[in-house]
Amino acid sequence: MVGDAYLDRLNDAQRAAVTHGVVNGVACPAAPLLVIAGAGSGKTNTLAHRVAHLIVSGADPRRILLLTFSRRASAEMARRVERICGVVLGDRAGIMADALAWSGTFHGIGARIIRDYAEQIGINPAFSIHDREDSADLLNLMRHELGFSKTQSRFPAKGTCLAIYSRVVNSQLPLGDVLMRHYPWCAMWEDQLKSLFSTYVAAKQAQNVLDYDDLLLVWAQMMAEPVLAEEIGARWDHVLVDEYQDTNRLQDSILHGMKPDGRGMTVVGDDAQSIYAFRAATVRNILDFPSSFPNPGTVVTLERNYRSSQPILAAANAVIEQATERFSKTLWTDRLSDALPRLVSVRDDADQARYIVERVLQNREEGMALMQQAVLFRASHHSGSLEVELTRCNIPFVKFGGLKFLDSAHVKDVLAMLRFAQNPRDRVAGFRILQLLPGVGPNSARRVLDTMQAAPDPLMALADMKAPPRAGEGWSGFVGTMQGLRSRASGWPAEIGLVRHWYEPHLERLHEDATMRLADLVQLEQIAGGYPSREKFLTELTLDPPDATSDQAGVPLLDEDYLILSTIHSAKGQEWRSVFVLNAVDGCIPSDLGTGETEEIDEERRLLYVAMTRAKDSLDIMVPQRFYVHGQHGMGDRHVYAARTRFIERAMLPLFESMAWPIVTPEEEKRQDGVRQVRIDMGARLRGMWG
Ligand SMILES: Nc1ncnc2c1ncn2[C@@H]1O[C@H](COP(=O)(O)OP(=O)(O)OP(=O)(O)O)[C@@H](O)[C@H]1O
Repeated sequence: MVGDAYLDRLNDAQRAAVTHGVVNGVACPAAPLLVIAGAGSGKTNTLAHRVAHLIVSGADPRRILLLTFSRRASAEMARRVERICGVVLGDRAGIMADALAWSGTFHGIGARIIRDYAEQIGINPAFSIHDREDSADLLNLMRHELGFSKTQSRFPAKGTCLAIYSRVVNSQLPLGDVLMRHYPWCAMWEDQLKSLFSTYVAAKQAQNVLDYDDLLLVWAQMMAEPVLAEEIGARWDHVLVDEYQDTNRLQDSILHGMKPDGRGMTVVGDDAQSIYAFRAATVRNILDFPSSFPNPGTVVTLERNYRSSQPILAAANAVIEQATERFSKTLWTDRLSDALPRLVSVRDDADQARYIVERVLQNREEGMALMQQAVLFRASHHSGSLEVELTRCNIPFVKFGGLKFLDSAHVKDVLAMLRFAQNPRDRVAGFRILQLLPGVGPNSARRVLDTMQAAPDPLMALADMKAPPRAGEGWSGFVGTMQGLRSRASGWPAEIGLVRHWYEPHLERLHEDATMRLADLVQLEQIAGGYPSREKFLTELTLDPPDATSDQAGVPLLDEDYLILSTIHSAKGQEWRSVFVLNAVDGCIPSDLGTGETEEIDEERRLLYVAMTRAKDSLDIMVPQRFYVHGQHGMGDRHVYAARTRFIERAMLPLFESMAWPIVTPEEEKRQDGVRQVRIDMGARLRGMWG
């Protein structure tokens, strides 16, 4: 057709997906279409072309519903659609793209629909929407009101209650099932949780608020009503869904409710990249899509990868091939290269960080900007050592997914305690610490600090001081710890353990995700061990903090160059020339949490796959021989000897260049041998001192 030259830029499979349902240049709502788009196969590009092509072929943009995973993705899609339409429509493209008014996330669109139909469904259209934090606070209030916070054994914290509630809503499973499968340690509270949730729902209704999950739940409930479902479904001729592999049951029921026969529906996704099960997403949605309508859907598979070099792709393919259930597709590329992905064995976390710094700088020397390189990890706290090493070497970085390690509140708290012990006149540190204590507010804190300030020996004054009026039992623990730090009896780095011990109950009280944060503190202790003294540790970190304006830590100015640090989850949809994957060992990938059922293991495998497929030219998978774990199951903190992740099996090793780092030169080896040959009978020497 004249004017659709943009189609020439697509490969055959992409073009088939883009033109599906367009007959003789006219767009019609056609049979449901599933586009299985492998990593780097141009999924975003294809979806944007499809929307543009539908518009150019006469579809009314106001009657297109485009559902994306994030607001950013939706804006990006609109921009691309306008650009592609521009080729054909010229100036009119802007008007058409603007008319694409129903483009957004499921939650965003849900809110609009609910407002439109509010009166009909007995909701006050002036409802307000609670974000996760508001919801957790409200749940907490209900939890207190019902007296659950005072129970003998610990009732789940507000964050856990919200997670359970959300999982029940999104997975559409009974509470008992969700508890048994995902929160077995809360199963004993089933009855109380049920009444908590029903009180919570009543409170939301009384206050005229909807929470995040309600936006989907109410929409889904509306779609269960055939008359409403038909009316709402009829508002759109085309419904397109991106990242379909990360949708949950509720979202799926909304789609099926609106388009029971699937006509006009397009979903795009990659089952191999489904990594959001913890938010109740289910890979079954995509696996079952073609057979979920009265007439089977059309499936188009995009298998040509434009991103990664052939050796990187071969390794990633090998990893995903072991998945138990998936649409069969094998990605290919014509981007030939001799560089195999590296499997780098290092001694520990510290060497892992040093290796990455060395390699990142080397890449930069060779012309690869920092921004074209990324370090990916399973959990936010895995990058602790690396962040310190990067800071030491003046390499700017931006971290996505989780706060920067040294900027997070709990790490700051522990550092503030150490600093306060180090310099009891440091009011900033003191103010922060004192207010952590229950019953100590800004006024009492100020009085304590004033008294300390006036005394010749402030810590002594603290020990002698009467506890502030409302300070509870936390006071004596605090004073005791400060005295312990003052006496320096335990020595460095044990002192930081002392602080952690004191801080742990506060951490649990203050933060719902205490376990994750505790892991950060253990990490901090590890880092501290690398410094000879408390003073040195604090000075180095203070003089050269990772980010001077930590509170506003955001993306630096665009003209600055910086390295990307990201959790694998936050790396979704992105690509870099060089990618490093941290801690590719059992216990990290798969994480401890994920070592259970096959489904969970498969999800962890897909995470590694997502990480690997972000790389264009260079991929380094790091395998530390030992790493530090925070004690679970009463085993205490310990170094564990790590095994290479089970997802890279022995048979796959030829796909990698295996190397050990640091590379020991023959001279060094000789020197080390020399050191090893010195033999001292220390026992005899010590005995000899007295005999
Ligand atoms: N037909 C094409 N010709 C050349 N390059 C293409 C084509 N289609 C896509 N690309 C390029 O391939 C790369 C990957 O595209 P895109 O980011 O859309 O992939 P994706 O399928 O969304 O990836 P993932 O699912 O792994 O995040 C981009 O750099 C894009 O410009």
